[in-house]
Amino acid sequence: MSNLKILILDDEVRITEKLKYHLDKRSFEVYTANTPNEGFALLEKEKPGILILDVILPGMNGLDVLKKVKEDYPSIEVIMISGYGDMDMVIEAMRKGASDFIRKPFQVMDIQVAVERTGKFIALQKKLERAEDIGSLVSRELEGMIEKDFIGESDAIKRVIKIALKTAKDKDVNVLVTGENGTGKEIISRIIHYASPRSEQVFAPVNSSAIPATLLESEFFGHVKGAFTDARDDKKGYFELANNGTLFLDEIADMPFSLQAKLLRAIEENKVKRVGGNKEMPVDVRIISATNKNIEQLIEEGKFRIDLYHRINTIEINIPPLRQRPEDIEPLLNHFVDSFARKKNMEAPGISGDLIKKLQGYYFPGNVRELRNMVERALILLEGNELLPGDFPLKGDAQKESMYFDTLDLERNEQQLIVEALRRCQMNQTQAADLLCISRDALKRKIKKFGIEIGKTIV
Ligand SMILES: Nc1ncnc2c1ncn2[C@@H]1O[C@H](COP(=O)(O)OP(=O)(O)OP(=O)(O)O)[C@@H](O)[C@H]1O
Repeated sequence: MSNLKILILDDEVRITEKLKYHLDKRSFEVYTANTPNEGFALLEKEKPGILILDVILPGMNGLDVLKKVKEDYPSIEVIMISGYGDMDMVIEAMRKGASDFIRKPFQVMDIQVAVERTGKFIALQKKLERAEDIGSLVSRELEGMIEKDFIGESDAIKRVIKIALKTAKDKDVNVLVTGENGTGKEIISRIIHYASPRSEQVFAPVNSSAIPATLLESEFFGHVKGAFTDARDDKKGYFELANNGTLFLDEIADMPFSLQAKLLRAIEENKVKRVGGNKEMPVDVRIISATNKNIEQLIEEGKFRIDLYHRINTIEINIPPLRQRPEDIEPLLNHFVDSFARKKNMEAPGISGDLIKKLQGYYFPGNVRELRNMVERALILLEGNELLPGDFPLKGDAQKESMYFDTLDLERNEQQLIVEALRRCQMNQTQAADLLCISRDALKRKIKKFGIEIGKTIV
């Protein structure tokens, strides 16, 4: 606690000298003043950490000095010295922000204890401030990283990042990420985890469709030795392994119905029971689930439990397919070209404008993953120093029409057709209505019904 600056302001020279003598010996840097004016001059010049202030001073009441000090130098801690029995004054001083008080007559040890206590408090405050600074630096850096890694300039992607970062802050809220294959559901889930207070703990990705049905329960909840033939030892399940962290349930819609009830119970009660065991283990995990399926339809078909759905989708984040955000193609293309070129130790080739146009008109059934794979292939085969449309052969009919349907869901396809028609007509609604063989009013109604945004982008 050495090097802490202390100013003693008391009209009695005898007291200021005695205290200075005592505190100097303890390696504090001590200044003394016997009038408020002297005191203010030293406050301004030395900016001490602690002011020891007598309540009775010539020319200005100690309480008024305290008030002014707290206004002008709020970080200075003030220890008041008061006359015996002056309780009202003590209360008033504490209200005005004094951190401690000592009654006259006092021993120098009383002052020393008060100074040390206040010094510890100042050190703690500094530590907290530093931690806050570091925390905000980390989050700023993290946001920068996220924008670098999760590429996209469309309003839709900016919105996804914004919701993900907001959601991350609440460490317990369960999130459902929806979107077609390859849209980046897993990356956004990792972003939520690493931007959350759970970031120091595990992010445990689990794809239940990859686990044999007979093992599902023991994989999720663990088992005790002897619970079944192969259970030779006690084993922790995913919930216990992800304790304090995040459990990422990929392809949640494929979870067998029988396991859904057990999963629901674990999420609701924050407890799991190992297979064959009878002890309930408390667990603290955030669940992030992902699906490319329409869960509401599965609920109607009796394949997914509605109560589980409500548990897992406190926040739902939908990542739109790449074809609905053509303005993300160019930044993604640049990103993948740069990163693969770096990996392959080659100079990044140029990208022709025609190639960008070609890709912006493509349906991208495999979304961003497909684009990434295309870039990798093109860079391996590249001979010149510019990527051209011919370096990116597109899949069959999709190349000609840039549309095909992977579902026979009439509404989804209707919406898709409208988006496609608008895109082909550069958002001109009259032309798009002609193309769709409907009236302009009918098109307007449908745009409203599906919530299609018309502007520079469609999301
Ligand atoms: N916005 C993006 N910026 C950069 N890379 C992306 C983006 N979106 C997706 N990717 C890349 O695309 C690939 C697929 O992403 P990811 O695995 O997160 O998708 P997914 O939606 O979880 O896919 P699936 O449903 O098939 O599991 C990854 O290599 C990822 O790095």
